[in-house]
Amino acid sequence: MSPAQPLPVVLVVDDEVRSQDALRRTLDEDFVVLTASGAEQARVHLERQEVSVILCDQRMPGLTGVAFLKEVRERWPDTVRIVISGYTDSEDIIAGINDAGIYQYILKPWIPQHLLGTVRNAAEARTLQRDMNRLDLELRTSTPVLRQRAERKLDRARATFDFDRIERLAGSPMDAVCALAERIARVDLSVLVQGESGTGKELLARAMHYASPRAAGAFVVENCAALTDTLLESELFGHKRGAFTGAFEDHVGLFQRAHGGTIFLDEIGETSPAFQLRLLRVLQEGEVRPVGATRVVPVDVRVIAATHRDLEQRVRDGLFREDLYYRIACVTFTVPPLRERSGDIGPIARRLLAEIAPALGRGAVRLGDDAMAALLAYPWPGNIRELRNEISRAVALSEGEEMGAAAFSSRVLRGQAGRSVQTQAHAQALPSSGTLAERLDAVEAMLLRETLLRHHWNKTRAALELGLSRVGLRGKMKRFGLED
Ligand SMILES: Nc1ncnc2c1ncn2[C@@H]1O[C@H](COP(=O)(O)OP(=O)(O)OP(=O)(O)O)[C@@H](O)[C@H]1O
Repeated sequence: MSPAQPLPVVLVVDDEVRSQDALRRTLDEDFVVLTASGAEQARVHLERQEVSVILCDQRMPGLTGVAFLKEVRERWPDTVRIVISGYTDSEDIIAGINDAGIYQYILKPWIPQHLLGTVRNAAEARTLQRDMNRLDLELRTSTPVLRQRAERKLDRARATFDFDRIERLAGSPMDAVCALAERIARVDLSVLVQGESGTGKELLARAMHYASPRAAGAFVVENCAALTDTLLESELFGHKRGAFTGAFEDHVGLFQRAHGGTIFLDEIGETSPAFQLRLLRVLQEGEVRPVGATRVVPVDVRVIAATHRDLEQRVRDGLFREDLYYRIACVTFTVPPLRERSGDIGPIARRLLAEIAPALGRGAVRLGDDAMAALLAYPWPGNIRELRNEISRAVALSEGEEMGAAAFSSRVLRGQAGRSVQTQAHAQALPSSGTLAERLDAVEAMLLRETLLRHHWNKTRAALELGLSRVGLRGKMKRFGLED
């Protein structure tokens, strides 16, 4: 398996704690997020560590975002600069955009998926730029042998996301999926990846791209559920200046950017029938027409689509076009949920620890036996994304080289207790003494506890199954001491 890469660091500069929190929540999973409430605090962070991307609010007391980013450009030129602003600030920003060398500006209110995509692209751009600068230097000063070495390094930079990045136990259900995906990667067919949220569909798609003959081309990602039809079309197919209000410049769509490479269309099952028809035409004709353009542009792109839905069922329900389904689903993979491949939990958790601990300034951290047991006992409804969040939280809260179960959230620990309590609950015989009312109470308490455990203490779902209102269920939980 390839060595773990530390997560890139993103610095959020905003004087409003609520905005800081919202940005942190959006970015937490892919980055180490630092926050600062103003320029002074931000400088301290920038002096102490390497920051990949800085996201700065335009309106801050004392200094505008653009003015501060100008300073960042001079002192920390490697950090990619993004400014976030309200619509009314656009003119100031445009005036200062060149001075501050701003990578992109994001208008409020921002859409989480969109913002995450922009920051991911910014971080990737920085890594590539650094690789390119280094390689460029080597190429310019090199002999043929050195040049070959540099080219090999470039290949390695592109292959960061190979199949080894997908941690799994040899022989696990995910291992079988990866083996097949690696073979199919080399054949230029469209692929549909199905699976619950957070199971690693995007990671699999990336690995397929880098294992394909298209590896030298771009891998671009769009989350189809995050945008309205109009925005989605403009993002994917591009637009001409003046095509609609706010289209101040020509915009190259993601299909064009992915020319020669792969486009990953996440949450394809959420698209509208009108959009599905437009996408079908693009795929059939191999060309896009940017919104407002008269000419079409030929594109050569492999599509890998993903969904958490049963897309065939959606076709049967008339919610997804059958012709589009067959276009995008030449090959279909289903990524199993983590609870169906508990053998993978250990390798994945160790990989995540190796990535997250150094990014948070910690040395090597290993999982204690009780911590491992807790991870194995929990059913992970949010899959690997939830596991990543749990490990980040535990690293931040714990100390020392060995992480114990106590570092985990009560939800995970309850999941662990859940199994043992559940077994006890099943092993428990019906009460053999007491009045009828007391015995009925004991049975009721057992049933409640067992149902809550099965639903991971989700009261809404447990109440639904038991035919109770949520308030009614809470009342009973209180009565039987089942309060969480
Ligand atoms: N096998 C694995 N080994 C290590 N990390 C993994 C693995 N699978 C997934 N991850 C990590 O888990 C997180 C979620 O993965 P990913 O975004 O690929 O899931 P997804 O199924 O595409 O989610 P969604 O449907 O919600 O977009 C990412 O941070 C990813 O790097």
